[in-house]
This record gives sequence, structure tokens and C-alpha cells, in this order.
Amino acid sequence: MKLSKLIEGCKVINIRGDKDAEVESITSDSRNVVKGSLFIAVEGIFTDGHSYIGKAIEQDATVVVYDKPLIEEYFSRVTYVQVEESSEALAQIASEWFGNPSQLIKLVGVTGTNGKTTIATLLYRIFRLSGYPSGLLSTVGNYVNDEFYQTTHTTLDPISLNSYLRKMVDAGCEYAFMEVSSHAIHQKRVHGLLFAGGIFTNLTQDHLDYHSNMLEYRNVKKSFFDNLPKDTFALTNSDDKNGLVMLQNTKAKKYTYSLRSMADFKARIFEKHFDGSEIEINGKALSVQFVGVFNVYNLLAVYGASILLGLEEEEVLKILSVLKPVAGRFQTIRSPKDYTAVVDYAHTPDALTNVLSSINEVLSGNGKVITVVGCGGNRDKTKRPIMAREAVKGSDRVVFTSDNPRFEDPMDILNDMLAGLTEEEKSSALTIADRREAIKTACALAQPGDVILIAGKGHEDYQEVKGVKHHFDDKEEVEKIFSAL
Ligand SMILES: CC(=O)N[C@H]1[C@@H](OP(=O)(O)OP(=O)(O)OC[C@H]2O[C@@H](n3ccc(=O)[nH]c3=O)[C@H](O)[C@@H]2O)O[C@H](CO)[C@@H](O)[C@@H]1O[C@H](C)C(=O)N[C@@H](C)C(=O)N[C@H](CCC(=O)O)C(=O)O
Ligand SMILES: Nc1ncnc2c1ncn2[C@@H]1O[C@H](COP(=O)(O)OP(=O)(O)OP(=O)(O)O)[C@@H](O)[C@H]1O
Ligand SMILES: N[C@H](CCC[C@H](N)C(=O)O)C(=O)O
Ligand SMILES: [Mg+2]
Repeated sequence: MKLSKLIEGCKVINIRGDKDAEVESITSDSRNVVKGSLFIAVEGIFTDGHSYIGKAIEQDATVVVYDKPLIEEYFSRVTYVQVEESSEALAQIASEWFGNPSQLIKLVGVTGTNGKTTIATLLYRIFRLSGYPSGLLSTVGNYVNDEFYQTTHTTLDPISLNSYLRKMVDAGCEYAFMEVSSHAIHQKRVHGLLFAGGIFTNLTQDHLDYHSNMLEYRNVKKSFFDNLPKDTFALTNSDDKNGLVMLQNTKAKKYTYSLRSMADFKARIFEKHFDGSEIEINGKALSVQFVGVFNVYNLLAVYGASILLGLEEEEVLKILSVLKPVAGRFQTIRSPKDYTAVVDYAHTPDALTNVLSSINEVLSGNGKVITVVGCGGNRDKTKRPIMAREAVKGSDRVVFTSDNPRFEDPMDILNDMLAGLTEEEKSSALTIADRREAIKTACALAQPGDVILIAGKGHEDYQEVKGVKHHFDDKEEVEKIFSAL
């Protein structure tokens, strides 16, 4: 593709060299540069892509795109494009390279601290069950119709993202549902995509290792809605204290969902049990296979977005009643000894509080709650003591363990967690860094009627230690223990 076409949507400051140079491939990683590549230098968290411009040219890059003054010498065989902001240019160029696929599909983005995977996945399932070719980009994996692809991120980098959207368009998909993480908004991974609508779930503490404070975290999320164009929808949870803030400056049509007050989409809960709940959405009663008030919020967002995208109310309600939980989100496994394990991806204080209160509500005192929980390494440290406190508050017994320690010492993470407890709480909690042993111990403590919550890793089938992912699957561990009972 010609360079002039590729950079049509970019804010170019200066071009030096042939603006019609033929580009054979695009990348922001010098390690992937081949002859004819366009290399975009982006400043990152660990390093700055600008330091690799020389290396990219050595590897025969034809075009270099950058946003900081260059100190390197200029080569006549290379075209140099200075742009206002490289991260935005990367997203624009990626979109152009793949033929602007977001303009050829109805793309819906879901953002918020918790619930994104659940909502995006259920929307994808509803549209598939309604007969529409559709795609999904989520933490658990990506789908192009029924074809599954592994993933590495909640929201992929712009090149991978646009390549998936292209695959979807080529496969005839009419709808695409994707999670939009705050990292992605901040790093402009979704810049330039045309969304048909955006959904906000909630905002509670997470990622304070990345965002300097909650206000900045909120404003990053809000900027996603600020950028939605007219003729799209912005659907928000008006029960969340930041729900309406998200819509303050959007040009999109505004819609709300709520369990507590007047809203476009409303729900009530009548009964809660381990296999599901009896609820009402906009006055129509239905049984769903989801547990917890938080999941009713998720279902309401899913219902609202389905209606806004044009599906029939009756049809959506019918499908909602047959949908099953998403992998690793409140997945229940019954033991032959009549106690239950719940594998759940709660890895934030709010998620843990919600899951524990849902379990306690369903149990209503008939059985004990034993929680196995840890916190991820190289992530928000301030959530550790809070999660430990929430675990102790909502459980009868707690076994603190490792999550993904990444590059931290598991014992340091555990000590950060334990710092949230009183001396008495500390002495009654168990600390077993080996997650397999921790799960075994929790199961050994359980009596008929009890519930073991295994929190934090949900669908993950690995444990990441010092840059290496070792196979580990909470559900598999529980099933092994239960089958030996
Ligand atoms: C903190 C963070 O978000 N980092 C992301 C970021 O990497 P980075 O800024 O650290 O990149 P860097 O290593 O500093 O490199 C800067 C630039 O130099 C380039 N480079 C680097 C080395 C080299 O030899 N040559 C070269 O050209 C790199 O390709 C890059 O363009 O940009 C990369 C490319 O898009 C991402 O893969 C990477 O995700 C890392 C692996 C990550 O763990 N991210 C997590 C925190 C994340 O994004 N999570 C959210 C979900 C959060 C949630 O919802 O809970 C997600 O959307 O997945
Ligand atoms: N609406 C909600 N409100 C609060 N907690 C929720 C909600 N939905 C799900 N959770 C909790 O958060 C966990 C993660 O849910 P989900 O994977 O849907 O969120 P996510 O936003 O995609 O998370 P991530 O940021 O890791 O991608 C669930 O396992 C559950 O414990
Ligand atoms: N998307 C989240 C997932 C956290 C999952 C938890 N198991 C952990 O490793 O901290 C993150 O990258 O922060
Ligand atoms: Mg997710």
C-alpha cells in the first residue's frame, strides 16, 4: 500500500522523502521489521520505540513514523514521517492498513472495572444464537463467528485489533463485541475505531499502579464516551456513582440501566439460589442461570444493548434465560460430599466483596464460606490489604495464596495482603503460597453445605512466575480433588 494512503488519517507535521513509498508491512516493534516495513516509534512504559529507529533502518525499513525530534542521520532510501502523536498514528495506520474494518461492522465497546468480559461475551452469544454472524474480542479469547483464537490482552494492540476486525468483516460478521480496558484507552489502542455504541459497567479501585489516582482512571474511561460520535449509543449503569459522569460530554445518544431508580432498562430480583435467580427486566419475569446482584447488572446491560442494536424484546428475554455463565465467572462445581466450589475471576476489592456477598446471600447462614485468594504480582499493590480484609469479612475461613506472582516474591505479595488484617485475623487465617496446596486445604476443611470460593484466576489456565506461564487451572484442580473423594 502507498504511504500517502496509509497516513491519510494521521496528523502529520513533516515528511522527508518519498511520500508515495510502497509499504509492505507495518509494525511498532523493531524486532518485526523486514524489508519494506513501515516502523512506528512509540514511547512505552519500559522503553522508547524511538531508540530502535536505527535498528529498524538497519533491517531495511522503508518508512519511519515518529513524534520526537530525531537525532539519527537521515538516509535517502527511507521516508521519515513526523506526526503529532505516534500512538494515535499507529492506530490510524493500522486501521487504514486493514481497510478500516470498524466502519464495516457494528462494533460495541464495553468498559468499566468489572463485568466487561461477562457483558461482551453474553452479547456475542445472544447475537450468535439469534443467527447473526458476529465476533468477540475479550480477556478469555477472541471469536470470529465460531472460530476461537487465543489472546494475550483484554484489549489488543491496534495492529492485532484491526486484523481481527478485518477477519470478522471477511467472514461476513455484522456485529463485533469488544472489551475496552483503561490501559487500551490511555495507550490509544482503540483510537480511530468507529463504535456503534459503548457500555459502562462500574468504576472501583484497580490499576493504581498504572493510573496515578482514581480521578485519572475515571477520566480515562470517560474519554472513551467523549469520543463516541453522534448516531451511536452510550449505555451506562446509573446506579454507579460515576455512571452519569461518563455521559457528561458524549455526543452519543444516552441510555441508562438501573436496579434502583428510573432508567431506560430496569430490573428487579425476586429470588436468589445457587443455580440462578428469578428476576424481572422492564416488567417481564424470567429465570436466569446467573448468581449475584452484580450479574443482574451485567444482564441488564446486555439486554439494553441488544434492544438498542435492534433485537426484539421477547427474543432477547428468551435467550437470556438459557445463557450460561462465562468461563471462570461464578462457575460452580459440586462435590460428591455435598459442598460446592465456586471458581471466580474476582481480582479487585469490589469484585471480591460482590462475589462473597452473593454467596452469603444464597447460603443465608446454612453453611460456611471458605475462601482461597491471592493477588497478582506487578499490579496495583494498594488493592492487596483491601482484598485481604474483604476476604476475611465475607468468609468463615480464608486461605491466602499466590495468584500470578509475575516478577515479585509471592511471600512479599502475601505480606502486603496480611498487612490489611488485625493480629487476631492474621492468626486465624491460613497462608499457603502453593496454590495447589491451598485449594486442597480449603477442600479438606469443607463440610456438607459449605462453599469454597477460589478467587482471582477464573478462566486462566496458567500461573505466571518470573515471565514463564506454567499450566495451572483452578477448575481442573478442584475437579481432580472432587473426583478422588
Ligand atoms: C503496561 C502496558 O500496558 N504495557 C503494554 C505496552 O507496552 P510498553 O509500553 O511497556 O512497551 P515497551 O516495552 O516500553 O516498548 C515501547 C515500544 O518500543 C518497541 N520496542 C521495544 C523493544 C525493542 O527491541 N524494539 C521495539 O521496537 C515496542 O514494540 C513498543 O512499541 O504496549 C504493548 C503493545 O501494545 C503491550 O503488549 C504492553 O502490555 C503489557 C504486556 C501488559 O501486561 N499490559 C497489561 C497491564 C494490560 O494492558 N492490561 C489490560 C487489561 C487490564 C484489565 O482490564 O484488568 C489489557 O488490555 O490487556
Ligand atoms: N457488574 C459487576 N460488578 C462488580 N463485579 C463484577 C461485575 N461483573 C463481574 N464481576 C466480578 O468481577 C470478576 C471479573 O468479571 P469480568 O471478567 O466480566 O470483568 P472484566 O471487567 O472483564 O475484568 P478484566 O478487567 O480482568 O478484563 C467476576 O469474576 C466477578 O467476580
Ligand atoms: N486484566 C487483569 C487481570 C488480573 C488477573 C489476576 N489473576 C492477576 O494476575 O492479577 C490484569 O492484568 O491486571
Ligand atoms: Mg475482561
